[in-house]
Amino acid sequence: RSFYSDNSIQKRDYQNEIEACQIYCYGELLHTVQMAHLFADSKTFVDRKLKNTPAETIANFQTFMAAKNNSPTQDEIREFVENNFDDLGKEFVPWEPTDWVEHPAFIDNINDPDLKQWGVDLNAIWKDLGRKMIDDVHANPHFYSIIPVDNPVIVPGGRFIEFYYWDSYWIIRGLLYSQMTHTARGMLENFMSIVRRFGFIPNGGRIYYAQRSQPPLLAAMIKSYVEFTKDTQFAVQSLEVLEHEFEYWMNNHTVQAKGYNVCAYGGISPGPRPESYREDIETSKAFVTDAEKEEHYAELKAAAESGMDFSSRWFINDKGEQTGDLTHLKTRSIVPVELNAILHWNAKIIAEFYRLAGNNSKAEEYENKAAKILEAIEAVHWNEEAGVWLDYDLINNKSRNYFVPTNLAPLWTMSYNLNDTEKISKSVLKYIEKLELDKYPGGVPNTLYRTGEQWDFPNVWPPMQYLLIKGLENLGTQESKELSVKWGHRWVKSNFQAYSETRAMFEKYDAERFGGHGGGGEYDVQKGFGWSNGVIIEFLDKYGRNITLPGNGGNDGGKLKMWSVIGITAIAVIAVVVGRLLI
Ligand SMILES: OC[C@H]1O[C@H](O[C@H]2O[C@H](CO)[C@@H](O)[C@H](O)[C@H]2O)[C@H](O)[C@@H](O)[C@@H]1O
Repeated sequence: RSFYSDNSIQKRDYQNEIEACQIYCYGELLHTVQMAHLFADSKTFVDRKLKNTPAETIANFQTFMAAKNNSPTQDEIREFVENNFDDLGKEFVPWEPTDWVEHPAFIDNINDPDLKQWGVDLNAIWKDLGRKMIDDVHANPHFYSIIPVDNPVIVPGGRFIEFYYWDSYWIIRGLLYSQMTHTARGMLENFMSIVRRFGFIPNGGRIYYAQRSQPPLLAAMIKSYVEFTKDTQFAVQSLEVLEHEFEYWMNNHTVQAKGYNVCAYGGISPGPRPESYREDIETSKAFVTDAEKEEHYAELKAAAESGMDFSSRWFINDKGEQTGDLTHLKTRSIVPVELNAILHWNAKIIAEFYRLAGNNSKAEEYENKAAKILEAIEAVHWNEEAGVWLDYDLINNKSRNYFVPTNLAPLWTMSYNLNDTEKISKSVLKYIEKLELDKYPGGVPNTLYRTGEQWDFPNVWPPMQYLLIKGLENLGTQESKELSVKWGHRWVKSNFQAYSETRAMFEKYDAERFGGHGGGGEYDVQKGFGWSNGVIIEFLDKYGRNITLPGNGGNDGGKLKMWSVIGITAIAVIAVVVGRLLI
């Protein structure tokens, strides 16, 4: 079909051009099936393959609706779905990565025997998370919601059986540490082909995700690949695509704050999220007019584009505060620290790759773009009073002084003036101390508010722990490096505790419980899990020589102390009781 062989960039109206979209992205059929609540998880329906062409399916649907007087029962809709849709997962064949090795070098960097075995187990999970598309997906894409790509991918796991954009950053780094450079390269080439086809990278590998993106980390993925492989040729080859993606963000996500051009998350399609259709209709009931409902859908999609779906981070209530619920989502009116920091990083990487290509004028052009973004980050996000970077509220024209790990994103992307390192280090460490971010046994929570949403307290997310730990390490002062190592060790130990109890890696964890997994939000906690494994593999490589688990001769600070106190108290109580009995 022409869409998939069309190389033009910056396509905007592709949902109407992708034939399968009339089934999977919008329309009466999608509405009828999703509102019938046939599946516990709304994503199940939009991932099922068609048995007939989209046009035939629509014709069947119209005949079906006419026969049922436009009000079929739930059982009749179920029967329609079974007659017209195949099972889940029809687009893939089992695939074991060809470059998988049993004993990658990072395992040799781990001293503790239990952690070493865990490293071996995690490396083996890549084989479960690999997906290769069948040839029919390329020949007949209109039968599927999956976006065809040439090379196999590593998926997050659980309900997420397709690639996800920002997850792939941590997955690809994990693959590189596992010596699976070929698989990593294949995923990068897929993304490059997707930018050529779509003009940007969708949220995930399904056409119903193709009207929003996720935090733009492709440049950082390619930089990671080039650092591992020294393949500077690939860096140079990627420039055209990286420039396109950068321009896409600049042209489609720019807003004005304090007189500066900055970027915010957005979304460009009408209607509820197809994969969470019923849930979005449900929350939209709080609004009266169709226009208000559409605004709400756009806010939900913008939050999904941020990757933090959902969180009080995106709530603005009537008082300009973050308490509320999904009806208070105002994602598009909040300028997010990490998005601008990541775009600054993109501009720096593109400039660096242009230098490698020997194109100094283009390198300077991107250095200037990076400098402009940095200026905006300092003016809009840095908050002297709070001593950290903060999101900016465009409705009330003020900083949002609420904790999110992304408040420290500029440390990760090195988006600050390096001459200010000492000052920033003092200030940021004071902020961490003031908020007592170090007190949580299971890691730093995503926010300090408990709302039941999955990107709120007490959930702890692997990519955010990574951002904090890497950011503090990059900052490079004695104190920041010490805290980075402390949090790095704790993250490894706490994930290991969860793994040893459940034999599973989770997409999110629990700040309040050492070894506890997360929950909340609109779907059950998922296991697998791509970014969790990627982060731990990198940390095992980095810290593995210095971590020994308590049972293997190491000590576990807090826990050991707690057990000593309990032990001594128990002995004292027994002594008193025995003493009394003897008297
Ligand atoms: O179906 C609900 C939402 O699920 C995805 O979001 C969550 O999982 C992604 C994959 O791990 C992750 O990238 C994202 O940060 C998570 O919140 C999906 O990305 C959303 O668009 C979707 O609405």
